[in-house]
Amino acid sequence: MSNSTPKALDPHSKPHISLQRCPDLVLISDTPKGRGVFATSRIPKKAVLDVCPVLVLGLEENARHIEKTTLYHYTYNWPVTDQHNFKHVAQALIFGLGSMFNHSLQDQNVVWERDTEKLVITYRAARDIEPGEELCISYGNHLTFEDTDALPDEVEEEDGTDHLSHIQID
Ligand SMILES: C[S@@+](CC[C@H](N)C(=O)[O-])C[C@H]1O[C@@H](n2cnc3c(N)ncnc32)[C@H](O)[C@@H]1O
Repeated sequence: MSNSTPKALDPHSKPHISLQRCPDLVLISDTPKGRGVFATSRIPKKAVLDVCPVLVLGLEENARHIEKTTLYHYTYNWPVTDQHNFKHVAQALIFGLGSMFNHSLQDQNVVWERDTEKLVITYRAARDIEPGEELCISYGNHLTFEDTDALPDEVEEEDGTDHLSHIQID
């Protein structure tokens, strides 16, 4: 075994993104929505829940490959500008808890903010969250699954044209 110390650098000497995850969260596997994130203690409004790195997918890569896989259900809108200055909506994979927040329109208690330069999304409590509550974002109105939280008058008539290849979190 070598006695030399592993190479280290002063992390503050480099441009960096501070990471933060609220410790009062658990992942529960067997909910009607699959896995979901729940609070174990009271979480105050505006508290940071997670800072999640993002992987932006190429437009063609997404259409040719990702949309045909399970990852289709884990991609989110991400605005990009191409070399001609045209704006597009690409898809992005979100690492960390960002991909585990389920959807609820009426019980949304999580808000998020994109940083398109640093490629992270920060999730915060939209209001005070009580122990035992599920943490939910809104995916928008065009869902690719049956919403277990939907009130009867929220169920939309499906004619197939509303299906999007991504989760809409705008
Ligand atoms: C980004 S994943 C969220 C984590 C997911 N529950 C899991 O177990 O990996 C999105 C998927 O969660 C499920 N989901 C999220 N919100 C839901 C809801 N309100 N009703 C039913 N299923 C939901 C759907 O299967 C959807 O495709």
